[in-house]
Amino acid sequence: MTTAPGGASLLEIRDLDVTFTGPRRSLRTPPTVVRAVDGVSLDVRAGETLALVGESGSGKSTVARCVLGLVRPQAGTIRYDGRELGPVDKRPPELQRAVQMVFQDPGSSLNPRMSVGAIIREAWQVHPAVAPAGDRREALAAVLTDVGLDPGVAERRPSALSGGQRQRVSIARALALRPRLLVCDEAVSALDVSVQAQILRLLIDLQASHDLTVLFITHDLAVVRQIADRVAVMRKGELVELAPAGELFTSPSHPYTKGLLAAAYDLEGVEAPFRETQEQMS
Ligand SMILES: Nc1ncnc2c1ncn2[C@@H]1O[C@H](COP(=O)(O)OP(=O)(O)OP(=O)(O)O)[C@@H](O)[C@H]1O
Repeated sequence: MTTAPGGASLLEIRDLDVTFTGPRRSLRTPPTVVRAVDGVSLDVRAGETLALVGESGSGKSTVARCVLGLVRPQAGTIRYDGRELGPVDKRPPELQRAVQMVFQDPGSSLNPRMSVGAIIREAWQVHPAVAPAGDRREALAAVLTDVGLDPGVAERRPSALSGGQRQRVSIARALALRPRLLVCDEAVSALDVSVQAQILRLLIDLQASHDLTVLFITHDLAVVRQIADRVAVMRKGELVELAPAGELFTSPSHPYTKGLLAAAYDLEGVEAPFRETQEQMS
């Protein structure tokens, strides 16, 4: 965790609405409509790690996908460094590059037929100015070293690596484009707890060494505790609480946050300081 930066906003999300329309079950029934994101406004400050938490289905990934330009909101705006972020294919190259994502499952997000080196070089084919052609061998070794991998893994395929190593490759691929904002969607959720801790440590170190701002999506409060400067809590598409991490864990203000904390403590077998609240809610 970095010292909580109180700096300017790098990312400004305002009044974001996303509705998904599902298929009709029959000609007589209306299509199902899901309000995935409902009026969310949120700032991510330069240099901080903001964790976006909430139960499954609360809308966290949809917010992340809007930031990446993969989902088009029905309403609202997203600005990066003061510039409006549209759909990914309409973004100028420098904005596409500046906002990168690390997904949950590197097993499916890394092409199994490509070597690690080819996966990373592919990013530079799209954005050649980041690593001029003559320098790519050194740049590849440097980015792999940055994420704690031996440059020799460039020759190997993702399937020959462990889950933790694969996630390091995903981080290297994002880092290769020198982003300022890294969106991590459940980036450590598929990993064993000990490997999780190593990847979180890596992200914390990279944030400091590469001057990154991180939007970290997770349902896991134990992870939040390790990495977040501030925490935003979503419930049923709405933002219900936003607080510095220390404050949220010691004195959550929203009953839903209290319930989430109580449930997390229960799962870990630790006495739940907020269990009473949870019982009152049920
Ligand atoms: N492409 C889609 N089409 C239809 N509904 C969707 C789509 N993507 C998400 N949803 C619905 O929107 C709601 C929010 O989903 P979202 O994935 O953003 O939540 P989440 O908090 O990230 O949950 P999880 O951690 O399970 O991914 C859910 O009800 C989900 O089923």
